[in-house]
Amino acid sequence: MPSLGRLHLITDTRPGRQPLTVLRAALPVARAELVVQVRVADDATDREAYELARRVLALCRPYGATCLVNDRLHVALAVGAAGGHVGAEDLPVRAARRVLGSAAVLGATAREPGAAAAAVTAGASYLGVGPCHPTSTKPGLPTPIGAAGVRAVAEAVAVPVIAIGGVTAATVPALRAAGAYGVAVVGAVSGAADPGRATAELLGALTC
Ligand SMILES: Cc1ncc(COP(=O)(O)OP(=O)(O)O)c(N)n1
Ligand SMILES: Cc1nc(C(=O)O)sc1CCOP(=O)(O)O
Ligand SMILES: [Mg+2]
Repeated sequence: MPSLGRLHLITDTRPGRQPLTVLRAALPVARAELVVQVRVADDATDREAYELARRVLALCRPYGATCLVNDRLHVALAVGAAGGHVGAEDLPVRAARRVLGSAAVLGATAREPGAAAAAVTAGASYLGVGPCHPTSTKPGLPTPIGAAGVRAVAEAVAVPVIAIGGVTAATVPALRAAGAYGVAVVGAVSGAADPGRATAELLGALTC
């Protein structure tokens, strides 16, 4: 399996956002270092998720970027994505692994070391760990765990830890120092005036 990209861009499908325009700006900058996670609203139809994932995958392919699908593993399989991401309200990690197969990339959300170790034992190939910082992108999240929370998880597992939640280029160095392999963002790229430049800034922070 090729090594996992360090910058995970999660599609921003909130009203008024343009996920494909943002992706077209980010891809030439981050290329194979980019992992694009197709994430749609809970009330989006499977058909909508499928159409977005199909288009994202087509954009990713020429750059060697990785496409994952959040929650809806049947959509991941249907479009031929590299894998998926699951959390506490989705299929259990072991079941998700069974669905996707042994070669797929499978991410799992983990907020503390015990759950992280269990997710890895069940078949997760990376962990999404957060929320690191306050964020308005997703409501209802628990209190941010900060870089210290990321460190606690990173010390407990041997798979890549992807820090998520309110991550910006300015906060990347502390997260990397805490053991994060990479970061996942929505707003830092989607909300930027220049998404290509924001991508370059995040990548610069991740690779220095
Ligand atoms: C990289 C990454 N980390 C965490 C999440 C959150 O997943 P989940 O807890 O299942 O919440 P939803 O995204 O499904 O609302 C993620 N998607 N990606
Ligand atoms: C989808 C998601 N899951 C999170 C978690 O902590 O589980 S935080 C989050 C939203 C991340 O968006 P932004 O980069 O704009 O803060
Ligand atoms: Mg989920």
